[in-house]
Order: sequence, then structure tokens, then C-alpha cells
Amino acid sequence: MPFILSDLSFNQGLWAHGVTQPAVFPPMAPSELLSSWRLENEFGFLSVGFLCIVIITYALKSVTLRRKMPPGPPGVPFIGNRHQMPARKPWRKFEQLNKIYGPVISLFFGSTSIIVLGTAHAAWDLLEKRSDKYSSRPRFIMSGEILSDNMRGLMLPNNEEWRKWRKVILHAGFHFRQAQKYRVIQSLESKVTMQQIVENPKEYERHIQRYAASVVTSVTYGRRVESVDEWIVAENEKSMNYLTSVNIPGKYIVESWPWLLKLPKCLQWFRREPEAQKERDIRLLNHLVADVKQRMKEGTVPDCLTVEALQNQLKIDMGDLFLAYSMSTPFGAGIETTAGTIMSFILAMLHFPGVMRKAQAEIDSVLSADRMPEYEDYDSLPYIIAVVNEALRWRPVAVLGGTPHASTADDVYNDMFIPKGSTVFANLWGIMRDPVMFPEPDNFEPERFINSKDPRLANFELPFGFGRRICPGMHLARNSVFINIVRLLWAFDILPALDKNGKEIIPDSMDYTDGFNSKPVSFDCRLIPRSEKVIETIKTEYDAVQSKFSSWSW
Ligand code: HEM
Repeated sequence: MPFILSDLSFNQGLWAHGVTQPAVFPPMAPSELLSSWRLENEFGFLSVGFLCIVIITYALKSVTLRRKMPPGPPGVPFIGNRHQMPARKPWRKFEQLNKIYGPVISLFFGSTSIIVLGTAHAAWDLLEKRSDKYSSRPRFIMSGEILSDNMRGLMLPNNEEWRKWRKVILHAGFHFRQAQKYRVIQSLESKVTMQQIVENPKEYERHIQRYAASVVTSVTYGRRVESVDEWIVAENEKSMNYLTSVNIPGKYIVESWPWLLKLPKCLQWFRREPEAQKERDIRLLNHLVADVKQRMKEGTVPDCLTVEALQNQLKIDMGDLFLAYSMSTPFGAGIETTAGTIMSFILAMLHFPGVMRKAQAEIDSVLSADRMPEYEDYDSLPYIIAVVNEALRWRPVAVLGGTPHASTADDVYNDMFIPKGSTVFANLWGIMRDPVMFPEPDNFEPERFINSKDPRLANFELPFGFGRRICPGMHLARNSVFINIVRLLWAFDILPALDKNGKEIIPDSMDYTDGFNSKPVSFDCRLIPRSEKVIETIKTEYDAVQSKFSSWSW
């Protein structure tokens, strides 16, 4: 059994190195030398024997545990399967492994058991139906504990603080009815985006990013952004980039050796840099809340998440700092995801022009060029709704299912044992490409949602995760994706860029970024207004929007 054999040789090797290191001793008589040699040897043999027993017991336990657990590729002692995981796009490897070993597989990263779910049904069975056991998060020592003092809800385990945070985010912010209120802002911001694209189509990606950032700052702090270069976006981006940079597995030794946290704080060298960043984060987040408070006093602040939370602060029993961190949640979770999904839709249109024509035909049957689509048109546009669903499916932005879940109790699923403390990935990349649920998954085919009898496809929440951790921003996100997709299709032909010989350049449909959120690598395309009348309508709508924004800027 290679697991046990290599386990032993690795440790014996290390041990042997340790005891054969000669030190400097005073000279000894031969008899002394002999008895000391015997003593040392007896001690040595005892130690080797003890070590062997420990290692064999550990190895046997591991093998027995592994046999009871979901199948998976054999690993290496102590390292597990970590070395088999590619540094880039691990979701593709997960998909391959699910194809080989089944919808539920297990791996080991060191001593941590990793469960990867490769079908929607497996994810619903565990993360939704058994959400009492699967709604926690793994421990994030560097990013969650040291950098954020357990104040970032997205990384909190399933505890009282997380429930409090989630209630605020949902009830003060983004549950279905509350999210409908923000449609006004989303519609206005999308009109700005359309005008920016008409004026400067080459920068279309920046316009979409600005849209996503402005919706987030508007619904959170009641202030919008006019450019992605504004300080508020830059500062938050810095903070988020730092957070992501410390979240790299294996980068910090304390993640593998948490006992280092027991050292006196002055000896915990790894704390210095993140604690300095923490100070900067706190200054920024407190400033943003203070700004809302000030405008509440003046009576000039629009309805937004922070106003709702502050008005209910006593009732929800949330401290000032936790509230300030909680209000920043949409920054990390809502900008890249929304913009990335709209970018995937544009990429898909370059590859599937037939879908674009069909979608435009539906829009033209409901609207003319002198009226921009509105949310009220939603129910008249079933094909567009299917296009939105397909954009979320074809290239899911939260590619690994967002932040992984963690299990809080031992469990048995289809005769497979899942130990407490497992990290659980619902690999949305693989799930969305499951050919049973989504035949020919590489095709961008909105019809799959129209022709399906599956109620879970009609109400397509799958891209937003599972159970008690399901994305609280999903209604807001869906509204953003819908209004931008329908208006882009109404206004523009989305066509490939041309090279200098007039030949079309079709970007690679698999060229996506790395990280927990994966979006298309920037690509050129042509967004050609469909008529002069469309340009005129966009301009009229844009001019009308300006007066409504006057008090919203930073
Ligand atoms: C197209 C856009 C979006 C997609 C595809 C998306 C997807 C997801 C997914 C898959 C998760 C993980 C759920 C799980 O753990 O099972 C998640 C979590 C989360 N999302 Fe979104 N999201 C989007 C936009 C947003 C927006 C706009 C917001 C905020 C306004 C938001 C806030 C959050 C938060 C706070 C969590 C963590 C929930 C928790 O840990 O309890 N998301 N999202």
C-alpha cells in the first residue's frame, strides 16, 4: 500500500538525520563508551519503535477513513492531493475528477478533507437539505481572523455573529422586495452606461465596471460613482486586492500551524503587515458610515443599506465596527460578479450570433427604437430571461461556488462518510457543465430554459449557491444583469472586432481569469448602434437622468 510505505520511509528518513548529527562531547573511557552506546541504542530502538507504531496507526486510520469517504485520486502521505492540483483554474481539474470518480469526490489537502460536489443534485442534497451541517466556512486565519478580526460575514462560520450579519444584509438590504426598490437606481445607472457606450464604445468594459461599482455604492451608501477612477473605487479595490492576496493557500505558515497564534503577539511576525492594512480598512469603512450619518442629520441621504442598518442598530444589536464592516460586504461580493457576468454575455454573443438575432427579434416584437426596455417589460420577454439564465450558466462567475462551505458534523451520504470539518466546494464550473442537466454544455442555448419542465431551471438560483449561504445579493444581481443585457441587445449589434485586413477576431471563449471569481480576459468587440433612432432615445433618456443624480456624488 503506497500510502503507508511512503509514509514510513519519509519519517524514518527524517528521524535518522536527527540522531546521527554528532555533537561535541568530552572524551569517554571505552567501557563508558560501550554502555552509553547500548543505552543510546536502546533509547534509539525504543524511539524508532514508538514512532513506527504512531505512523502505522496514523496510516491505518487514514486508509480506513479514506475507504469510507467518497472516492478520489490516491494522495501522498502528509501532503494528500495538494500537489496534484494545478495552481491555475483548479475548477477544471475538479470537473475532470468528478467525471472519473463520480458526483461526490474527496481529496486531502494536508490533513484537511476536501469534498467536491460535481452535480446540482449532490449540492442540493447536502448544502440545502442538510444545511444544518453544511452552512459553515473553513477557518480563514489570515484574511478572516487577523486581517478582519472576524468582522467579514462572508468568511464567518455558522455562528450567532454570522446570523446577525446575514439578517442585516438581507432584511436591511437585499431580500426580494427590498431589491425591487433599487431597480430605480439600476435603471438610471444603466442609462448612463448605454450613453457611455455610444460615446466611447471601445471602453465598454470600463463602462460596465463603473455601472456595477456605482450600483453597489448607491445601494450601500447612497452615493454613486461617475468613473472607476474615483477614490472610493480605488480604495476599496486596494483593500479587496490585499484581502485576496492573503487568501492564497500555503502562503502563510500560520494557516497550517494555527498554534503559532498562541505565541505572545509581539512574536507573531506574520501579523504586522495585515494589521497595518486592517487599520487602513477600518479608517475607510468608518469614514463611509460617518458620511451617511452626517447626511442623515442633514436629511439629504437616499434610502440605502447603511441608513436601514443604522436606524435598526439597537434592535439588531450590532456594534459600530461590525456594522461598518458589514456595510462593505457588497464591495467584495457584488462588483466583479455582476460585471463579469455581463462580460460573459457579450463574449457569448460573439460566438453565438444566432442567439443575438433571436433575442433582438423578441425585443423588436415588444418595443420600438424610441422606447428603451424597462423592468416592466420583463414578463413580455421570456427569451431574454432565458438569455440571462444562460449567461449565468455558460460561464459561472463564482466558478468554485463562491467561498467554500465547511461541515460541522460527521455525515453519511449515499453510504459515503463525510467527516466533520470537511471543506466543501460546490464546483459550479462542473455543475453547469453536467451534460445530464445541461446537454451540450459548451453551447450557449437559452432554449434549454424555455423547453425544460424542471422547476429548478425555471427559477434558476443555481448560479447563486446553496442553502443558508445562498447569495443574499442575487435579486439585486439578477436585476442588474437583466436590465443591461436587454438594453445592450435593444441598442447594439454585438460584433467581433476586425483586424487591419477586415477579418473578424473572435476571442477565445475559454480565456478566463483566475481567482474565486472568474471573468473573461479583456477582449475587443464592436458595439454598433442598431439605428440613429436608438442613439437619439439613449441620449434623451440620459439627459433626463442627470437631474435625478445631482445629490448623489461623492
Ligand atoms: C451575478 C452576480 C452574482 C453571482 C453569480 C453571485 C454568486 C454567489 C455565490 C455562488 C455565492 C456563494 C454562495 C454559497 O456559499 O453557497 C455568493 C455569496 C455571496 N454573495 Fe453573491 N453573487 C452575485 C452578486 C452579488 C451581489 C450584487 C451581492 C451584494 C450586493 C452579493 C453578495 C454576496 C454575499 C454577501 C455572499 C456571502 C453569503 C454568506 O456567506 O452567507 N453577491 N454569491
